[in-house]
Amino acid sequence: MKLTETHLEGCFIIEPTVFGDDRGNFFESFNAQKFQELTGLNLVFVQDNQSFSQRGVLRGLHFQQGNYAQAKLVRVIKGKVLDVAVDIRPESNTFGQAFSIELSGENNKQLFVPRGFAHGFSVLENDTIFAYKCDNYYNKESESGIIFNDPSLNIDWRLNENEVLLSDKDKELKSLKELI
Ligand SMILES: Cc1cn([C@H]2C[C@H](O)[C@@H](COP(=O)(O)OP(=O)(O)O[C@H]3O[C@@H](C)C(=O)[C@@H](O)[C@H]3O)O2)c(=O)[nH]c1=O
Repeated sequence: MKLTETHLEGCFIIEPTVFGDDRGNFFESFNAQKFQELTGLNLVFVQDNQSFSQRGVLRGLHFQQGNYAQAKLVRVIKGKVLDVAVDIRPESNTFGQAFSIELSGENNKQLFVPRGFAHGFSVLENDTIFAYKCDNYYNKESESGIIFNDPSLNIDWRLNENEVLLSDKDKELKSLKELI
């Protein structure tokens, strides 16, 4: 298991050790002890989520507010996404900056998105299964988000404009500037 820092403090990439053999492969997708040793974080993941999407789906950028803020450990089981974390911690030197990474069922990379970040992903392949662990429960009333094409973030989602499929909720999201 390997950890690589990103330019956003507290947001990092985790690559599990994959054991391949004639049958295929095996890896520990999560190990609490190793995660704590590697990251120095003492958090407890309390909810596991999974979504299934076709190419063109864009989910995000989402976060929960206040006491319901969530850290997320995200990965792709099958297919491919461009995963994006945006630092919206008001006191941060990198406030308003985004980090993007391709996560796939082939590279098995995971992204740790700390509390205080907005998170989203665009789906680059059909039949993509996305899975993630959260350190706080879902709370509908605390849901918030930033519109995916916020000009101040200037994120290249690697989709054609006419293929982007958003939920009704995500179409109504505001820009970061409007939120603060
Ligand atoms: C996120 C979530 C949704 N739901 C329900 C609400 C709704 O009826 C249905 C679909 O919810 P959404 O449209 O919000 O799903 P989705 O757009 O996939 O939301 C997710 O997007 C990614 C980018 C994240 O980072 C996640 O934290 C989460 O916000 O599932 C839960 O029951 N528990 C949950 O934890």
